Amino acid sequence: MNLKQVTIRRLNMALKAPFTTSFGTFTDREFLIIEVRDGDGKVGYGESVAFASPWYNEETVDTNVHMIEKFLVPALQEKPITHPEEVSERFAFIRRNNMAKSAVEGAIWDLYAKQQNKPLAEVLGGVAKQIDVGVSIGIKDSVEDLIETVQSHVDAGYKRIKIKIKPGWDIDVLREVRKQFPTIQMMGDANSAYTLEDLDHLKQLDDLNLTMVEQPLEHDDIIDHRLLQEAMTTPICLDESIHSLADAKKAIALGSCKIINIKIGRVGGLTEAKRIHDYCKEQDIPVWCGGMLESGIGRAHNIALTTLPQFILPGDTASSANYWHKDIISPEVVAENGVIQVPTGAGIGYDINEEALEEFTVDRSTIELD
Ligand SMILES: O=C(O)CCC(=O)C1=CC=C[C@@H](O)[C@@H]1C(=O)O
Ligand SMILES: [Mg+2]
Repeated sequence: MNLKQVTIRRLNMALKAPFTTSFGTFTDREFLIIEVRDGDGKVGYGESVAFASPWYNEETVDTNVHMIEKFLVPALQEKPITHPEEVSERFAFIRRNNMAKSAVEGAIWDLYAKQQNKPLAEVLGGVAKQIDVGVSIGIKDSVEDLIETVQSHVDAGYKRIKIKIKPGWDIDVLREVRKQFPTIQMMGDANSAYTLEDLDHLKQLDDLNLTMVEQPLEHDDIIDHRLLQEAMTTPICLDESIHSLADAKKAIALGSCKIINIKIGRVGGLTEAKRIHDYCKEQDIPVWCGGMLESGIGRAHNIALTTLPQFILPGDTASSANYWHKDIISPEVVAENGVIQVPTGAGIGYDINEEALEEFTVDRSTIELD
């Protein structure tokens, strides 16, 4: 692939609206964009979804910079990369640090697709020409505020509404939303806010006709989720617990979930995400693509992955304008009536808005590969 240079950009983008989960509230997003250049000047782009603090997993923007500079780029320099599928194997000696790995690997996948002059979706084996998407709504200050937000997204045609829940903001709130919107595809995401002691409380979700409840229990649990799934009819979807194909196999074998949320960064990159997808297809487990408040570059990678056939449930990849005053890609991601047309251009299929990328870049470093 004639890789010549890696650039690490640290960006900060203000969110249009605060986003609150059971962990806390975000008003802006700090993240990394990785650029990988080849000898012909082609550039592949990847995005790390790590947050500034280690609340979602053990990684942060700062740990990512350290891992990329000190371990991942040197690993690329050991011997030439001829295909992006080699990258996850090259990084396998490093434990976890999946978001750092994913950002570099994703840039190499994008570059490879551009070298082949094919869409990233095509080189990944994708089949869909358009994808259905939903939207994720953070915890709001009042039920009225939530209902108003749900109404706006339903009016926009999003195919599924994901509502953040936590103790004290769950059953009654979801019951009110269900009363106002009896037919919408609706789910709750708990981000590990509950324990098995809440089992009887959580069983009340079964009356609300949810498509799933996402990650109700501990972030690294598979055993207790099995006990909870046995007690509930609502399908459990695992997010934070699934870091690899091995985790997915354990969760499916134990019956700990009936749905898996695949996030490229959480599992270490597109190659592992494909492996999980393929296994879930064999096991008849529906998957969807979760979001991590990405910029347009991460969003573009999510769109390409979502074209694979087992992505049968709407994911979190809503329009750029749902998050950002201005995105760093052109055109921006637009979901028309909850549907995104998969780009047909080479690689991620979106151009970079260079002016916006510069505007939001707060730091950068470049490493020559030879
Ligand atoms: O990008 C999106 O719109 C999804 C945002 C979202 O729901 C999440 C982002 C990051 C961590 C979590 O709070 C949550 C999730 O678990 O999916
Ligand atoms: Mg989640």
